[in-house]
Amino acid sequence: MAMIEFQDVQKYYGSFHALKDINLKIEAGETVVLIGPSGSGKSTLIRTVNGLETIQKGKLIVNGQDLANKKTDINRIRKNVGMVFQHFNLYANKTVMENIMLAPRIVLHRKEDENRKIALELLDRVGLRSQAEKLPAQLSGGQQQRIAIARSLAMRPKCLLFDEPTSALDPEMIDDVLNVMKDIARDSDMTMLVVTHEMGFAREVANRVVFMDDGRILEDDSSEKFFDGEPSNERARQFLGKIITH
Ligand SMILES: Nc1ncnc2c1ncn2[C@@H]1O[C@H](COP(=O)(O)OP(=O)(O)OP(=O)(O)O)[C@@H](O)[C@H]1O
Repeated sequence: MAMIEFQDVQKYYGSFHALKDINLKIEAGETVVLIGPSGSGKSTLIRTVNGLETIQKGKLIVNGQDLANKKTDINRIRKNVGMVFQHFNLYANKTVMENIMLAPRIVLHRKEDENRKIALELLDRVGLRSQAEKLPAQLSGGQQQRIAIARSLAMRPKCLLFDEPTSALDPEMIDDVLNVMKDIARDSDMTMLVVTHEMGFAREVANRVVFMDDGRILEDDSSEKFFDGEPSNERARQFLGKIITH
């Protein structure tokens, strides 16, 4: 079964039609990169997957449950579907360790010793064990984002959503974050849906590239076809040309 499946999904903000006829299937373990111009609906689409935005028509099945069904327990979905935001969203008054340990303690009732052990392993994985007792404000943006990724991983989700995780970072910090994401894409069976303008990342680790414009999906290719073959859609070709030359 697919991890995420959109079937003829429509999303409106009032009378504005933000997602149009979305059909998209993402299998468990796939890494899919979502690209497109500003305002095309990428954030809206990714935020529907964990219920941060509602849909008005169609079906959206995530980990076997339909988000369009009012009876679906959104908290059960969020246990399995983590999200990493552009602006990190760490708890400002909690240490790095507390940020990582909080949700597993409250939501999963993970025992304190095991919770600590897992948090420290994750800090090793993102290269920040020495920062365990710091507060977020004492870290750089790139470090904070790596902590936000570790915090999501601590829930052992099946799926991780990334909404422009590097676009608020200074250029010299981007690679550290992308390397952590590449490591997850390669070394785990996690499903990843990533909104990003980082085409190097897309080319290296994405299984598929999905291009959106004006609320629609115009192209959905393997990353080989997208980068080496060239997309069939004219607007996708133009967009690719622009971001690769800039
Ligand atoms: N809460 C909202 N209310 C009304 N309109 C919204 C809301 N959120 C987004 N929109 C509109 O929906 C469209 C899609 O926005 P969205 O943020 O999904 O685009 P995006 O592709 O992620 O853009 P960007 O790359 O600039 O983040 C835009 O026209 C935006 O103005």
